[in-house]
Amino acid sequence: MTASFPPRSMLYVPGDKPRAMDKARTLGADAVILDLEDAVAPEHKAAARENVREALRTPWPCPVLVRVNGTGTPWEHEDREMALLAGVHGLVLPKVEDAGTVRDLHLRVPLWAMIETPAGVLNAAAIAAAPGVAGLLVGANDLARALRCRPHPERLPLLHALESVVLAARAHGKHPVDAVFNDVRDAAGFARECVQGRTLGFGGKTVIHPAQVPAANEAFGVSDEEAQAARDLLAAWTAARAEGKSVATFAGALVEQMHADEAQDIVNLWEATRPRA
Ligand SMILES: CC(C)(COP(=O)(O)OP(=O)(O)OC[C@H]1O[C@@H](n2cnc3c(N)ncnc32)[C@H](O)[C@@H]1OP(=O)(O)O)[C@@H](O)C(=O)NCCC(=O)NCCSC(=O)C[C@H](O)C(=O)O
Ligand SMILES: [Mg+2]
Repeated sequence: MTASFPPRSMLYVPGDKPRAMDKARTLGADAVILDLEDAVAPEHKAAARENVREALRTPWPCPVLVRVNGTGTPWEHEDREMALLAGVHGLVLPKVEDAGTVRDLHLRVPLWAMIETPAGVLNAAAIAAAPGVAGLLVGANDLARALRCRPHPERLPLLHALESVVLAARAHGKHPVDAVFNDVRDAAGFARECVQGRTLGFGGKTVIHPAQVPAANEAFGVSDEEAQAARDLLAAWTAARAEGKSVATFAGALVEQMHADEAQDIVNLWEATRPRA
């Protein structure tokens, strides 16, 4: 994963769907997660691993991660060995519940820990602090099942967990990535959940369908207008500082160094994610 910007969209692709893996190369996701875990039935695990090995032989237009089967499953070692030998950009570890699981792996690729159990949520800060962890991914399907909570349009039952993941990741300079949205035909619902996730502080969202990629990139990206407003704020701040002022106003609002830093982050993200000519 390039460190230049957080992944706005991370597309899960089941390892037992070679056609979907081919298509994933063309969809413009910031990252792809080739899945060997819950999207692949037990009887297809070995074939999926070979499909992923084959898919990793050719270059991808974006960082490619592999979600391996978890610790204690029959497939964990062969999955990790294949992925590491194939040269993935990172490993997605499912159902991580404590930092020891991550620390004991001593792997040389970035790890993206899935927080999708109550224990994982309670230990999210220690997991985020573990060396080698690049980000935390929320697994809302597994988490909701474990919590025995009910679906809610604003995800009220999950809000504490979502905010815990953002807090833990941000506290340790890691990327928090929001959960998937299951209804692949509900574009409006997906867009609403993206707005909620960005409002909570997530830097991006895991997605499960091609139609969700552009919407996630837009929701977690920076528009030309937002980038221009940020540049205008930076210009006003530079002028104020040149006059020796410690604070300024822009468009009627207070501007301090932190606001200028935030504006620079916005411009940097716009630069890093705008389509290349
Ligand atoms: C959800 C789906 C099963 C829907 O599949 P389908 O009905 O086939 O979709 P479409 O007919 O609309 O497909 C249109 C074309 O798009 C391709 N496609 C579909 N999904 C993907 C994908 N993820 N990546 C790439 N390409 C995709 C189809 O092949 C069609 O292509 P073509 O025939 O060439 O036109 C399906 O979307 C799917 O399987 N999604 C991924 C599911 C998945 O990965 N699940 C695991 C992650 S979710 C999870 O568990 C997270 C966490 O652990 C938790 O606990 O919450
Ligand atoms: Mg899960």
